[in-house]
Amino acid sequence: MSSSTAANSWTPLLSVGRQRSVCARAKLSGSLWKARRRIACGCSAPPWNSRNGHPTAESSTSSLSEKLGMDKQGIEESNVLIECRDVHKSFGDKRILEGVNFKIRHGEAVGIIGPSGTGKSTILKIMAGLLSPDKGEVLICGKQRHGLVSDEEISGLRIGLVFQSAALFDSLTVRENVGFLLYENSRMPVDHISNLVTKTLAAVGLKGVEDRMPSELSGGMKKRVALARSIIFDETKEIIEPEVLLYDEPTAGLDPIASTVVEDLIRSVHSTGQDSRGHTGKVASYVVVTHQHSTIRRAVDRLLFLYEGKVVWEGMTHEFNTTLNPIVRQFASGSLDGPIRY
Ligand SMILES: Nc1ncnc2c1ncn2[C@@H]1O[C@H](COP(=O)(O)OP(=O)(O)OP(=O)(O)O)[C@@H](O)[C@H]1O
Repeated sequence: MSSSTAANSWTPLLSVGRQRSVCARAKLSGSLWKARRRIACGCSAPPWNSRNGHPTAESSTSSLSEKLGMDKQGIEESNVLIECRDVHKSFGDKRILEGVNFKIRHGEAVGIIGPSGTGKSTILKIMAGLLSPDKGEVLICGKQRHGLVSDEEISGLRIGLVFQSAALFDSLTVRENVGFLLYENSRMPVDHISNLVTKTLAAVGLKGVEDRMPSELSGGMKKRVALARSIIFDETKEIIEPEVLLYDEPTAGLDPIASTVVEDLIRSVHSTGQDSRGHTGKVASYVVVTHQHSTIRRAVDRLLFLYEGKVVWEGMTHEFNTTLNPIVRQFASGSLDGPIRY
């Protein structure tokens, strides 16, 4: 992949301030410079898995608030990090999203599934602020976002997007790819960044690859490098922002064992409530778009099923194989018979 392709498909947190040689080598496009994702938010709440405000027939889990006898509605609302409300999106005369509604709460591990071409990547890009909806709203911690994410937006909630292609800069080494944001943005000394890159790579199971070029890595290694890039952070910052990571098919094209490694990495970064260096509270929630059953089972707790422009089913992961919803049943079984037509 060329660096310009990477620029279009990877959206690191960037500053337009200091530009070092890494940037020059990557020949970054203007759009990349604008693709900063710092969004105002003051949300902070203990992690839990709770349900969307839209009822589903198959919910069996009782929320923490119910167990504690607290005001469920109020607490759930304060936990919402991202909400898509009646989101519509067309490309030309092709209508892709036609009224998508869901909420992502603090602490959730959510999967978005559905047939190919149904708009899963599109909704991720809308959540990340790379695409704007034609109609409807995206609320970040209750505040409506207008248009695309820009450099002017205030720090608060980091929304990271890890694309299915891994989208590394071909002309940069692994070290430069992983440390990219820090080399560009941070006040950390270069050797400090280098050490942090090494530690973060070790956290995703990669050692001794810092000086390799992306072309020298396997597909699974590239995905892990992309994952390392998404979890590295600036140690000099006093406040660690809550972060939502969005993964677009992180296990696509990987063998079953490599998939398991990536699934467990995604889960562990989140479930321990720690980043790669053991600091707490970094990855607040994540959303995974996937077709892989293993990823559904292993990496997420709640599922949203997108079909014909809408969320047609949502439920906990264990309900995926038992639901009577005919669309989900057909999808889960891979049958040619059913409401989904190709
Ligand atoms: N920038 C764009 N311009 C025109 N059409 C687009 C654009 N982005 C996506 N599309 C179209 O929108 C539809 C939905 O694409 P999207 O990638 O969101 O689907 P998906 O559900 O993620 O698919 P898959 O599971 O195959 O990855 C597709 O028909 C795609 O061709």
